[in-house]
Amino acid sequence: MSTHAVPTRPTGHSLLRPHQPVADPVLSARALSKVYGKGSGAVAALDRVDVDIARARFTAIMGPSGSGKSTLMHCLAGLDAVTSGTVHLDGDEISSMSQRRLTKLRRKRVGFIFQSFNLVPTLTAAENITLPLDIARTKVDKARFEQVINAVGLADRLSHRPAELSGGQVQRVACARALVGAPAVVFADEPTGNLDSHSTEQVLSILRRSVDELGQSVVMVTHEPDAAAWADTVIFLRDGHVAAELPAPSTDRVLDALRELSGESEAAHAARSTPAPTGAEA
Ligand SMILES: Nc1ncnc2c1ncn2[C@@H]1O[C@H](COP(=O)(O)OP(=O)(O)OP(=O)(O)O)[C@@H](O)[C@H]1O
Repeated sequence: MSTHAVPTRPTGHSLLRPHQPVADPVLSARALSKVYGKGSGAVAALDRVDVDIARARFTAIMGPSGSGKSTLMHCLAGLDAVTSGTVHLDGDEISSMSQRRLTKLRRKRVGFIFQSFNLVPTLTAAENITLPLDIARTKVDKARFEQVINAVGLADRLSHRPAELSGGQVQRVACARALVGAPAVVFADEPTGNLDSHSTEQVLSILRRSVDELGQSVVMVTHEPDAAAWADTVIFLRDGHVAAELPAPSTDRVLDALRELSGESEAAHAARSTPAPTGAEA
C-alpha cells in the first residue's frame, strides 16, 4: 500500500477535487483531443484534456470502459498521434515530433508494462530485460541493472526463458525491462490484469518502490480500486474528459469516489433525459 497518511474524511464532504496542475510535471497535456475516424463515424476519445502528471510520483488513471484511458496513455507516451493540442514529456513537446524521433524517444525515455507480457520467448530473462537498451544501442548500466534485479527479486532467474517462469515472474521481468533504462516515465496498462493476488501485490509493490526508492515516475491505467490504492493520486476520466482527481487513495476512498462519480453521471443523464416542462400542465 502507499505509505502516505490517509486523511480522515469529514462527513458529507467530497473526497474528489478538480484535477490540479503540478509544478514541474514529467508529463503535461494541454487541450489534448483525439478523434478516431471521420465524418459521421468519428469518435472523440479525448476532448480538450488538460492534464499534468507529477514527477517521481505514482499516478493511477481510472474511468469507465470507453472513457479514454488507453487513448490518453498512448498519446502521453507518443504511441498515438494527437488530433490537436500539445503533449510535453520531460520538457520536450512530443505531439509535433516526427515518427523517427518518437521511436527514439520511446526506446530511450519511456518504459512500458502491458497486461500481456510481450517478452521474447527465445531470450532469457536477462536478455529480455536489456532488449530495449540493446535495440537502442545503449550501454547497460551495471549498477542500475543490479539495483533493478534486486528490486524485482529475480537474481536467481536470469538465465530462465519465459516459458520456464511463472506468470508473476514473467511480469516482474517486464517491470525490470521497463525500469532498467531509467526512463523519464514508466507506463503500465492494467499491469496486474492476468495475475493472482500474490503476484499482483508483488508487481504493485515493485512499482511503488521504484517511485519511493528510485524516484521513478509511474503512470498506471487500472480498473481495480485495490491497485489504484498503491498510487499517490488517482485521475478519473469520463467521456473523454478529466472528471476529477483523488489524492492519497485507499481502496475505500477509491470505491467512494467511483460511487460519487457514477452518481453524478447518473444525475446528469437523468437531467438530460427528463423532458423539459412544456408549460401545458401549468
Ligand atoms: N482505434 C480506434 N478506432 C476507433 N475508435 C477507437 C479506437 N480506439 C479507441 N476508440 C474509441 O475511443 C473511445 C475511448 O477508447 P479507450 O480505449 O481509450 O477507452 P478506455 O477507457 O481505455 O476503455 P477500456 O477500459 O474499455 O479499455 C472509445 O469510444 C473507443 O471505442
